[in-house]
Amino acid sequence: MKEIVIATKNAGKVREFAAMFAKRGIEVKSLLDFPDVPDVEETGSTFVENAKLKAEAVCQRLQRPVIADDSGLAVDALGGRPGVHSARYAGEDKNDARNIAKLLHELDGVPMEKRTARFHCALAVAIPGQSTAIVEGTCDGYIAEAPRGEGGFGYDPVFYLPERGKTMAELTPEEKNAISHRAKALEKLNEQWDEIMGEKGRTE
Ligand SMILES: O=c1[nH]c(=O)c2ncn([C@@H]3O[C@H](COP(=O)(O)OP(=O)(O)OP(=O)(O)O)[C@@H](O)[C@H]3O)c2[nH]1
Ligand SMILES: [Mg+2]
Repeated sequence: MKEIVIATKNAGKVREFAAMFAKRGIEVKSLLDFPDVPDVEETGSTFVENAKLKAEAVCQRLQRPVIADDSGLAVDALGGRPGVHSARYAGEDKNDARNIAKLLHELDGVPMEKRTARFHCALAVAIPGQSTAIVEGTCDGYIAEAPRGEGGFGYDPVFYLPERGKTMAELTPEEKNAISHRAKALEKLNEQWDEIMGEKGRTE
């Protein structure tokens, strides 16, 4: 396989997938390269359901192998919110800075030891004529009291990794791509690659 489509318009995800697939010599295309593909409504109640919805709709449309990523942040003190609503937490128009401001406001006064959180990533792999495969990854951390760092995207500036003494946004792209929820899901996909991709993995 020389090329794979990631069913996303999120440029941050595209960057990370491109870096991670480059190691396999596979070029990443995204929905930014296929502007005619309509948006898929994320009506599922779990990351897995939404990843499947996105992968299957885009695979159906393009008739080629497609990976979709549904991901987000679950904060324990907020009963798992923002969860599947992470992208649009502060409103329909998707704004990382406003999402972070809302999250910090909701956690106002919550002490550090109770600010535990976890990033989730579900990847769905849809291939024409096959059943959809799912892999998942998570990454544990804490929600910092103020944003720090310029890297990554989304909530990375407030996702604090105690073992590194840094937020996810203070890591280099290589460091993030070695430990993130997305990296862990991709590691699992890598382990199952031949089984999931079958002939497609070897010949296309
Ligand atoms: O700090 C972060 N570091 C990450 O590594 C990360 N991964 C996901 N997220 C958050 O979760 C939403 C996903 O929602 P989501 O899976 O629906 O994606 P999206 O709507 O942005 O794009 P698409 O793939 O659906 O087109 C994103 O927008 C972010 O807010 C992250 N935040
Ligand atoms: Mg989305």
